[in-house]
Amino acid sequence: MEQGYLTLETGEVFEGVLIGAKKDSLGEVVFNTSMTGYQEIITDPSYAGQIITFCYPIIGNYGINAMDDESISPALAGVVIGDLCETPSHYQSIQKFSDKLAQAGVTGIAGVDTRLLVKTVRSRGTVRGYLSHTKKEELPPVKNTFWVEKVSTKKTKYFKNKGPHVVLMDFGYKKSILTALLDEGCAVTVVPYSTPFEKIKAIDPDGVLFSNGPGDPMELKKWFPEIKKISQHYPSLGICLGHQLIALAYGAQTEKLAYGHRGGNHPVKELSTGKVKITSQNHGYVVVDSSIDKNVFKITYLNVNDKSIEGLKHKHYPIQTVQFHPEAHPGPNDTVHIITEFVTQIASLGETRYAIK
Ligand SMILES: NC(=O)CC[C@H](N)C(=O)O
Repeated sequence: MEQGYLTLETGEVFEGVLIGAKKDSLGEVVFNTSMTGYQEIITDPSYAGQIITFCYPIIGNYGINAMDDESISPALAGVVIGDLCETPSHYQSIQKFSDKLAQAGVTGIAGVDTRLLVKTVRSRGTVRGYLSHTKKEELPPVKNTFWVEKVSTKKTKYFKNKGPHVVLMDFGYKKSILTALLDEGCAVTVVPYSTPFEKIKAIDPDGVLFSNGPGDPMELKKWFPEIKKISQHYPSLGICLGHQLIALAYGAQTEKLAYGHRGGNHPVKELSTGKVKITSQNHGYVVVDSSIDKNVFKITYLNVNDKSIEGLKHKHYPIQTVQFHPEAHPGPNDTVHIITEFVTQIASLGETRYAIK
């Protein structure tokens, strides 16, 4: 076992042993509070460029299975864990967690005091970190990477089905979003993030789903006019990055949270019923409440912990957006009805949607 270090840009150094790919790695250090679901988390494309710290102390105990990857390959910069389990026990396990990291070329560090690291990130805010076999005096600068471009599909993909036809705008979608649509009976066309309105028009879908994805939503500024046009012509659902992009396209602003919301137990209040739902979340940016034009959007969900915006509904167009992940994976299914309702809505809109065009 090789000794390894995580050096933060703020100077703190955390010690452990290197696991996975034995190469140096630079990324934004974030933490996830989920108790299970490490396989879905490391394969969620929204983590591209980030080093995830798992708050839950034991990772790897039920191994890696053949079904739960959320993308073809992990895009994250690294993982930090407390206790690594190298003897997984689960009837569906096909691989060890550390072998999955090695295979995907992802560096990890185990045996770290993750409680102290999370406390440090909570007090410092999200910081850059460097994983290496040596301590670093100074961190190299972060390369400006446009992560959405890296994780989005290059080609359009079509999934045949008998129900309404949904275009999935791929900013780095999680497989579970596609699966949720297919399970609802939808035919799905996955398109690259940069697909303009005219091309969507040629596909002629019944609805459009704007996916989750990595990075700062403002990096997609150039596409805001197209996003707005698409959402004005097709019933739309925005999830996480998709929610932020639709809000931005209509003139709202986003800002970075101190250390984000990442986990499977984030309470949000559904304002129409007063009920609290427990949600799966993974985001570092939020839509700024005061920047939302309340004549245009109704706020539908609020975060119970920090009162940040968790959902919007357009007052004139059939557009709904949520900051959390209704598709779960990992996490609770409390809000999966949002996807069902979107599909029911596009199925029932029928001819009326042509009036929107
Ligand atoms: N899961 C996501 O879509 C994340 C959205 C965005 N990259 C953020 O961190 O806020």
